[in-house]
Amino acid sequence: QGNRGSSRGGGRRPHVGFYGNRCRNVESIVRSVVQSHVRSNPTNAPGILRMHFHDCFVNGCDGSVLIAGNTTERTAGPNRSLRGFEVIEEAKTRLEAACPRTVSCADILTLAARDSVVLTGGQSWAVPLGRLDGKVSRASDVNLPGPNDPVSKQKQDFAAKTLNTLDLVTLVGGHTIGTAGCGLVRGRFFNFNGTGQPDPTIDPSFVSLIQARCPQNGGTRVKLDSGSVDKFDTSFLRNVRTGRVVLQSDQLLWRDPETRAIIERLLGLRRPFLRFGSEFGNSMVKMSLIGVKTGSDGEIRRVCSAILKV
Ligand code: HEM
Ligand SMILES: [Ca+2]
Ligand SMILES: [Ca+2]
Repeated sequence: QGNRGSSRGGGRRPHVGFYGNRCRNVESIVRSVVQSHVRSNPTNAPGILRMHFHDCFVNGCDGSVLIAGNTTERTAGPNRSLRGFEVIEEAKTRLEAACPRTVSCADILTLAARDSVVLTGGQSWAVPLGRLDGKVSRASDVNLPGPNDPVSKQKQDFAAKTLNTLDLVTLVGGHTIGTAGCGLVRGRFFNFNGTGQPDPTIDPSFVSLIQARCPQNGGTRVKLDSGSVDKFDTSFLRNVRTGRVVLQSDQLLWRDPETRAIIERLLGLRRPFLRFGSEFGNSMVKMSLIGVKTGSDGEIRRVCSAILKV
């Protein structure tokens, strides 16, 4: 026990209750920090959920996205608009005081993502813990699905991470909270594929709404779910069905027969029905186990923004 390092999880798989007596209050500490930051700034909830996705899809759920530096993942295009780093860091500071060198930043981010969903009204789930923090973070490793990707590419990218098409549709349902930069959506609403016209699959009344929010020479960010940007519900999926979402990758999920059928099942329009609330937790647990490190390829950082010095 002199060296807790040997019991940091070498060879073990993450499981619910991993910290046990070694850090009794890990979940309540993370929850209270996330709660206070989401209350003071609600954009932290979507920010943290997206950060967890961007962590898991690049070198596994190992906190690699949290590392600061000139050439780390954080500097890559899709990560420049991430928010909530200070929330994870504050939880880490509190946990280092309560249980020194015990709780990984990868686990903190995973818990914080679950808490962000619950704080916005989503259904809770039990989070397997015991991930170690990774020791590399390179901008050049960042290769995430993009907002104009066809469904075939989205399916491929998720399959490459052991996630199936139900996981894809369910997890993209996370776009029920948060916003997107106007720069990523304007093209579709003013000049779709060089036609000089908006994408014809968009509901016309929604076209004018977004054109007003993201005019050609202005605007900042738009809601991913125009129905309830702060509420974790099925409103986003209903908006996919009616052609009222801003990202092309999201709208395309209604054109592909397989992903369309899953949306219908999640909305209770097609049997066998699926419940978005519980499916989201199931798929999040799967995503949170991608490429997890539990041996010598990992460590417990002291601060989440820096790899331990050797
Ligand atoms: C095909 C897969 C996906 C694509 C192409 C995609 C794309 C995007 C894009 C382009 C944005 C806007 C970013 C910005 O302008 O700042 C965004 C935001 C967001 N994404 Fe995704 N995403 C995908 C999957 C996911 C998954 C799996 C999750 C989590 C489960 C997720 C959660 C979020 C959240 C919460 C936001 C809002 C962030 C904020 O408000 O700060 N996305 N996504
Ligand atoms: Ca990672
Ligand atoms: Ca919503």
